[in-house]
Amino acid sequence: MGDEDWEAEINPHMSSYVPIFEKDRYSSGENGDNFNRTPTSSSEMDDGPSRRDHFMKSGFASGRNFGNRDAGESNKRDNTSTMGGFGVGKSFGNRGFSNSKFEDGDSSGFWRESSNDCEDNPTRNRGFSKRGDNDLDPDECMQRTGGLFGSRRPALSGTGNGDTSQSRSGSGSERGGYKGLNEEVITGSGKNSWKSEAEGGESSDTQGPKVTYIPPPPPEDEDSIFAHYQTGINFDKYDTILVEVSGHDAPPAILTFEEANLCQTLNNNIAKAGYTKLTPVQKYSIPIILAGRDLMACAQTGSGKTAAFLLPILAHMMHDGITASRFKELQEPECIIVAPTRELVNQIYLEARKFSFGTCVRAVVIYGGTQLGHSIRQIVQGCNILCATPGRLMDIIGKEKIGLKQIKYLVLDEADRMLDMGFGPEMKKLISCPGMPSKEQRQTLMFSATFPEEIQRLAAEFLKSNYLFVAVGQVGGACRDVQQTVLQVGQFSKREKLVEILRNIGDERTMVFVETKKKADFIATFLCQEKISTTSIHGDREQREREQALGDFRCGKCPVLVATSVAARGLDIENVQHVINFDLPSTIDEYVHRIGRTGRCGNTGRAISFFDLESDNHLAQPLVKVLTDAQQDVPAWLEEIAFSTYIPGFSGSTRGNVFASVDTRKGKSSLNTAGFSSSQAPNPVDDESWD
Ligand SMILES: Nc1ncnc2c1ncn2[C@@H]1O[C@H](COP(=O)(O)OP(=O)(O)OP(=O)(O)O)[C@@H](O)[C@H]1O
Repeated sequence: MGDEDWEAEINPHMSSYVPIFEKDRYSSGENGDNFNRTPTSSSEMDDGPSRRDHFMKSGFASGRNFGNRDAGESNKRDNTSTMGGFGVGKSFGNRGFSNSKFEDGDSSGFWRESSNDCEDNPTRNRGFSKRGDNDLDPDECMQRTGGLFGSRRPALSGTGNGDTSQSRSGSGSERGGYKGLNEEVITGSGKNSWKSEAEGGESSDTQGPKVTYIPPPPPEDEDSIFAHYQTGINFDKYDTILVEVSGHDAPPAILTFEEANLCQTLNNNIAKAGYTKLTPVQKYSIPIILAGRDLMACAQTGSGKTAAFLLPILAHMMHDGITASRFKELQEPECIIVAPTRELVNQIYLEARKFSFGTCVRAVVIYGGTQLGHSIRQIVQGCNILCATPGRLMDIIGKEKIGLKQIKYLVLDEADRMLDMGFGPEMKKLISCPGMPSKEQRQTLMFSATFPEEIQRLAAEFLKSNYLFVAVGQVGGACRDVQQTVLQVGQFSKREKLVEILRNIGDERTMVFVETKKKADFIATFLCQEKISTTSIHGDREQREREQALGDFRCGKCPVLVATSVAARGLDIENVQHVINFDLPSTIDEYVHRIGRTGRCGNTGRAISFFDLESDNHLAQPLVKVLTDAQQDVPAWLEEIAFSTYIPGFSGSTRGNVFASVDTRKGKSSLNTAGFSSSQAPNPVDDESWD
């Protein structure tokens, strides 16, 4: 079914839902703030304020820590609890409003090109995607269109107005251009507008709604900070995974946390986090980082990459001392960690906060979709480790709220994503920002579960030439703790099959990945009609809604989360037992990340993928390879398709070389990540939804 068909099918269904949301959303909002008042469920609309209050008080942003919230009402797949826990996408949500407004108001053509809309245009313009309607955040759209329309943006420092929002209100070039990649909505132009927002006041020349969303504060109590889930039965099997380190003079791996010689506070925090044993990527990466070396590390999903970089960085900071303090006008963090999505940087921040508990190191998180003033206020209270999405980071740098001179560590999590066409230009700008220490003077660390060769080559620009490469198991390989099943399901049978599977699954937490934002809304609506408690997350939802959806999923209130690729990478959610690829992604790397939302940290999980003969044949070959490498059953029909759809450069071998593609410095390997080169693959950039 093509995009248009979906649209045709979605709209009539949607229309019956629109009034529920729309009436409330566009009628007078509390405080006149129609745009941030976005009830996400009918029950919320009934008792909106109180429920929102409850929601805000419940420590929503605390990641898995707030898992017990609403436990009593969880696990009921009833329609009322879920009607509208999803689906306020741009078709009838704030963005729909905004988009049309932009189209009317923008004469620059910039917005038309980029917002016309963010779902599909960049992709189609570039002609990469096999499916057009992608989940690109408008934030991201701005970034991506930077590639195409970059010349129309002023330089980074720009006019300084930089308020994200401006770029939405009109042409990026006129209104502060480069800034504003990461905001949801518009405020007025001119420096004063961001100032007033930052100061908590109202912009005098507001041309559109402001982003007023302030995420709930992180938990303060120790139990919540250190809450964790149990490692699974296969945790010890990690020890059997082959690890290869390439590059010169690699320090030896450590086998225990004690060998890392960390300070007592860190050791205490590690113990409180429930870590007793190192994972392979930690065994190798921690000593490398402690030795001051640059690192590119590739290890399977859910195997502890976050702690692998956080712990040694914190150890260094504790040892060397930190400079930033709350008393400084200009905050100069020692470490910047960038990741592609808001939810992921928030998660990394919570980990940083956990491991730095009781130390003088202060971690801060900033990301789009939240009030810029809030980000600034967090920073000025002191910032040693800054976790950020690229757009908001560049905003803040442009506003001179942080200085880069003290940066000693630059971490790119999901590094292949951070360096691809979507974010690569932003990352290049970041490393050439005034004050940013050269690569010789800073330590640069890159982590991901996938590392296509081309991206590795790009990464060299960021890393010292003697960087070390750690490959845990198969580069780009799927986690073996995930039982993978591929079913042949045509487009028109998918919904029926989905319901059948979900009914069998019961209340076990399940992520359902679809390819487009519209479809996410549609499928979530459909599942609710089927009385399956569902919520959704995608780039057209407001940040508040995204966080609520994730919260409802985490705590089990909505055991089904329909998601686009915005949720494919990095998210560490307890008890996700199933991933269903309702639509297969365009690239195999994306597939690996998606199914990695289950089977984490030695736990087992299941992934079921609907393979549509009409649209997924290009994935057959790499899919067979990923299945084979992960010792999964390969359906005969899939193997047949794989052999009949010849992709030049694919070796044909689906077994053998464990490190088929490791360190590109070793020369061209026979296979790259997942079996075909990025140049042959539809570009992952254009199929994902990121911030
Ligand atoms: N040594 C350890 N012992 C116990 N639990 C651990 C250990 N290391 C990490 N974990 C836990 O394992 C889970 C997965 O870790 P993390 O999110 O860092 O994985 P990842 O490798 O970054 O995954 P992805 O590739 O999906 O981003 C987290 O809940 C983390 O707290």
